[in-house]
Amino acid sequence: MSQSTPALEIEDLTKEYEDVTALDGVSLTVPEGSFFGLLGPNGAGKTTFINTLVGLVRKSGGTARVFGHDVEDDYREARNAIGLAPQEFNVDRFFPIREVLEHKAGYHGIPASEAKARADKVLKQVGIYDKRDTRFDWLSGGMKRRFLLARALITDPDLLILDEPSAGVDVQLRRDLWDLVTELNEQGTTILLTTHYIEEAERLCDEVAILDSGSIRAVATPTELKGRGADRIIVELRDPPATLPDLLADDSRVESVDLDGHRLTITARKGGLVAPDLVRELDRAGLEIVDLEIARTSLEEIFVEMTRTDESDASPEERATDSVDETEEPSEEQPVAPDGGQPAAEGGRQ
Ligand SMILES: Nc1ncnc2c1ncn2[C@@H]1O[C@H](COP(=O)(O)OP(=O)(O)OP(=O)(O)O)[C@@H](O)[C@H]1O
Repeated sequence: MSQSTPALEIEDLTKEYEDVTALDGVSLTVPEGSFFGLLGPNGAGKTTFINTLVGLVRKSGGTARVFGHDVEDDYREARNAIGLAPQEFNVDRFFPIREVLEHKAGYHGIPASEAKARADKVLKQVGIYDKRDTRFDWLSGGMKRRFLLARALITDPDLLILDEPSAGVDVQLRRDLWDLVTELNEQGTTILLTTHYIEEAERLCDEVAILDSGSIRAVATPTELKGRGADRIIVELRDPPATLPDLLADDSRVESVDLDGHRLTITARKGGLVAPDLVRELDRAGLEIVDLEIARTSLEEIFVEMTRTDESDASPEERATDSVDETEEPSEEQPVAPDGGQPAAEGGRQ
C-alpha cells in the first residue's frame, strides 16, 4: 500500500433496490489517515454506502476501492482492511463475547494464539474486559456499543467505519468513544463516521460529506461548510431611527438589513468581518450602539438547509433522538461466497 493510495476511492456508485434508488452516483475520496464524516438524514443512503464497501450489499453500478482494492474483484483484501461497527446489533448472542471476538479474528485469518491476545487487548481498549465471559445478550445497551467497537478493532483495521456509534448512548459513553476513536485516528487509522449528531461531526471530523437522497451535496471541512451559511449581526440601538439608513449598500456579503424598533438585524456571510464595517457606518450615521451580537450559522443549520425536503419536516433533533431498536434481530454479517470472490448480496438489511 503506497502512502498516496486513498482509503476510499468511490466513483459513480449506484444502488437500486427495486424501485428505490439508495445511491445515485456517489463519487467520493477519503484520504488515508483522515477522520471523515458522512452526514445525512434518515434514508439518505449512508448504511447502503457502507454495506457496499463491506460486501453486504452488491452495488448496481460504479466502482469502489478500499486502499486500492476493488470491493468486488478484490473482496477479501478490501474487507480485511475494514473494521465495521454497524448500527445494528448483528452479534452472535449465545457465546461469551471474548469467544465471539476470537471467532471473528479466525474468520479474518488470524491464528488462534494471537486471536486470544487481541481479544483481550480490544476488550480492555473499550473498557469491558471484566465482561469478557458474559454473553452479548446480557450486556447493557452501552456495553453492546462498546463491544461492537471491540469487534471492529479485532483485525487492527486500517479503515474503521462507525455507523451511528452514538445512537442511543449516554453522554459519558459518547465521550469515551470519541476519545478512543480520536486516539486511533492519531495513531494512523482512517475513520469513516456516519452520524446524525452534528456536534459529533464538527468536533471530530476533518472533512465531512453531506449525503442526501443518495447524492453527495457537499464535501468540505466543517469550518468551510459553516462559512457557506449566513451569520446574523444583531445590534441594539439607543434610539431607533425614524428611517433605516442605507447601510452596507455595496457589500456583496450582506443579504438583508432589517430594523425592528431598537433592534437592527443584518444577515451576512462572514458576519465577523462585516461587523466592524457596520459599526463604522452606524457611527457615521450618528446611531449609538448599546449592544452587538453575532449569531454564527451552525453546521446544523447548513445541514438542515442542504437536506431539506418537502416530504419530511423532521428536525435534526428529532432525527437525532432515533435510537437503536434493540428488539430487532438483524442477520449475522454474511460471509463471502465459497468461491471467495463475490460478496453475499443484500445480506445485512432486508
Ligand atoms: N434491503 C433494502 N431493500 C429495499 N430498500 C432498501 C433496503 N435497504 C435500504 N433501502 C432503502 O434505501 C434507502 C437508503 O437507506 P439507508 O438505510 O442506506 O439510509 P441511511 O442513510 O443509512 O438511513 P438511517 O440514517 O435511517 O439509517 C432508503 O429509502 C431505504 O428504505
